[in-house]
Amino acid sequence: MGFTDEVGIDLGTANVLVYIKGKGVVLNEPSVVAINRDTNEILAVGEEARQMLGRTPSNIIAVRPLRDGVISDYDVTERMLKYFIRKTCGNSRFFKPRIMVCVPSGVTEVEKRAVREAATQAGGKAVFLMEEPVAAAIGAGLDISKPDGVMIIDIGGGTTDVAVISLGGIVTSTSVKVAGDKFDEAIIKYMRKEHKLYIGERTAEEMKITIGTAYPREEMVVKECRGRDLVTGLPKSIEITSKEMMEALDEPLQVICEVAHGVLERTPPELSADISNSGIVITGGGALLHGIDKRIEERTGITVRIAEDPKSCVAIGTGKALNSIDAIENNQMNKRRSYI
Ligand SMILES: Nc1ncnc2c1ncn2[C@@H]1O[C@H](COP(=O)(O)OP(=O)(O)OP(=O)(O)O)[C@@H](O)[C@H]1O
Repeated sequence: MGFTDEVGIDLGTANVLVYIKGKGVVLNEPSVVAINRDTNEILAVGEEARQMLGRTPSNIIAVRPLRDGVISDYDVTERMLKYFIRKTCGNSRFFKPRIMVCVPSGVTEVEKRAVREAATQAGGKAVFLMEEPVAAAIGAGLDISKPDGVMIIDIGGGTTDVAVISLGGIVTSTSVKVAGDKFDEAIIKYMRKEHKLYIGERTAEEMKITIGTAYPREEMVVKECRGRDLVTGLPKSIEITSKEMMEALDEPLQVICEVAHGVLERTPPELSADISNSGIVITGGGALLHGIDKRIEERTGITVRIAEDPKSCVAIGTGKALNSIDAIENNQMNKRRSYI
């Protein structure tokens, strides 16, 4: 792959996306790394490593170094980031791109420094970090530069970020560690409790994507779910309905709706009025859960729109933000608000 000068990276807890100016999203891989425990050597990164999750022999571990919206394994995150940057931007000593990285909202100062260092070591000439909701809003095509309030809900793997943005900066926001991963956990818990069936994370995610729902479906769908019978200890498969999935997902969905409601309650009235006119936009992989727009609409009374290509919004917004970085850097107010 050729070299480039502007790169946007969505360093997500579930997926890493790399956006290159003029080319679009060039990489979209799970944030998973497989490591040899004995030698500490990296065996696989991304999709190849994800296939190994829950299926590794004792000397190999497949880890998700960013979990629950924070960097749980600092060293592995650094190595993973470097791997993805080199894979997409080439490995030149002479050419150094400007890199904007969007980090999960829960990361600490120390972790931010680690991300900056990793991106610099991987070849970044200048490395900037960016807040997730701002990137999501830009990527969803919203004009955040005007004095009008826009509301964005980004439902990722580890965190849901709810924010009201105006004049390029966040006015009110909340980040909660309830998103796609918690949906999967809720399905695992439900299957264990209601059907005495023990299922893995990947099966739970598949159930969520295929028959999961946040709002009653017009037509009920059914899917076979395979796991281990907790009573006999043997493999078992049972048919599960979308109605059951809605019951299983109820608790985390309620949390997300309450957080959205809470942000609206804290929003200045002028901006509230803008939002009730323009609606709420949802991004992130979680926005693809069937009926989640209707569920949020029901709780807030505000129209909800799913962004086009919701999984890519943060990466696209991160890359696009680089275009306007010089202008933004001159504007102290925005610099303070949007960049970390
Ligand atoms: N069609 C779908 N229906 C429901 N959930 C989905 C669908 N497709 C993807 N997801 C879920 O979206 C989540 C990943 O979303 P995304 O890639 O936006 O997260 P991320 O940016 O890596 O996470 P974070 O924002 O927390 O750092 C996963 O939990 C995945 O299971």
